[in-house]
Amino acid sequence: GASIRIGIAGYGNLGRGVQAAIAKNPDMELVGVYTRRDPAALSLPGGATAFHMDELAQHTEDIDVLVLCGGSKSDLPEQGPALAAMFNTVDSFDTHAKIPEHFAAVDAPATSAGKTALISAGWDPGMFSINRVYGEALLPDGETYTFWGRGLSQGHSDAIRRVPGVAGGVQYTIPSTEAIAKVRAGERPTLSTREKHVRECFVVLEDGADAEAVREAIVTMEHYFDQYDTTVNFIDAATLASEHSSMPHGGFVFRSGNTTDEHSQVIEYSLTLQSNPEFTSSVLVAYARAVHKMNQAGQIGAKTVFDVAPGLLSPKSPEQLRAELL
Ligand SMILES: NC(=O)C1=CN([C@@H]2O[C@H](COP(=O)(O)OP(=O)(O)OC[C@H]3O[C@@H](n4cnc5c(N)ncnc54)[C@H](OP(=O)(O)O)[C@@H]3O)[C@@H](O)[C@H]2O)C=CC1
Ligand SMILES: N[C@@H](C[C@H]1CC(C(=O)O)=NO1)C(=O)O
Repeated sequence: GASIRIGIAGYGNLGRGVQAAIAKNPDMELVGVYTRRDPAALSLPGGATAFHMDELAQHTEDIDVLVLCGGSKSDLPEQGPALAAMFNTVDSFDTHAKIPEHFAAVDAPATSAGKTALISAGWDPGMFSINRVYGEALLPDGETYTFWGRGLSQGHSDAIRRVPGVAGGVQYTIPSTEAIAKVRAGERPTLSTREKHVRECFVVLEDGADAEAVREAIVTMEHYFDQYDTTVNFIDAATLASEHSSMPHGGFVFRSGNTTDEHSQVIEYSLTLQSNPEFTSSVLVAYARAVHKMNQAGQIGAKTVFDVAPGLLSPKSPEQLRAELL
């Protein structure tokens, strides 16, 4: 059938990743990239067209699904509700504590407009969330563990870049290898947030910025850093560009439970990512396919990955799936 027409709202790591992911999905086409900056300032590969974000209102009939690639700290809370009033959307909102709030804020405009708005797709939240639900549902008597990294968290990197006085920066998440070893050994340790990961930031200051004020703003930041032991290293822009431009990540979700007193069972889902943004964008694009189908079926309002039947992610028909993959 006709291609699914995708728009990209926000051109950063995820925006570039969605562009690459569309090229890997023959049933999709890129209509345009929409940015709050000057479109002419964007160098888009592959002949894609850049528009200013304000032009989206004139393109509601040209886009089947708009993928929101803004940052969770400041962009998506505003862009999500505004754009769900005009488009079917997919976002990667990952401020876990605020997901119920974001869901409600997006649900109202999407429902009024008859649109479908999938929030918090990606890998965590996203694929890891699905595996946490599987684990608890399949092994009710057990414990769930999530570990990330060592790798670059885009959400935490976005968050530190929003701190006044910060010109650029990245954040690496480092898991406790001791905690991982215990969980892998089938122990079920009780681990506090602080015992599972530490966070390491590399920050480039704006001229004249107060380093100690920036450090304090980062390490005390609610929902992102306040529950972790966090270090902040100040570097120059050249070092950031040369030593911190690749964005590997990964991790695993672990469910360790008992089906009887005699038998323990273990579920493990793991990711090893050379590029966090490219993988996350591949997930967003697969969910864009599902959102397009869900809207055509009249399933409107806000949704999460828990609401999406797995078959909808596939370009294959239900008949093909039954014949090939069941
Ligand atoms: N659920 C999950 O598993 C995951 C979720 N995420 C989420 O994705 C969000 C976006 O991540 P990421 O793409 O890395 O964020 P970026 O910082 O790369 O981009 C965020 C926004 O900033 C603007 N921007 C990008 N580059 C520049 C620049 N050079 N100068 C000025 N503005 C710029 C863009 O908006 P504009 O073009 O309008 O200027 C862009 O949409 C994260 O905040 C995180 O919350 C990320 C990974 C996994
Ligand atoms: N949403 C995360 C994806 C994973 C990575 C992560 C972390 O390192 O804290 N938490 O969830 C991201 O922005 O990279």
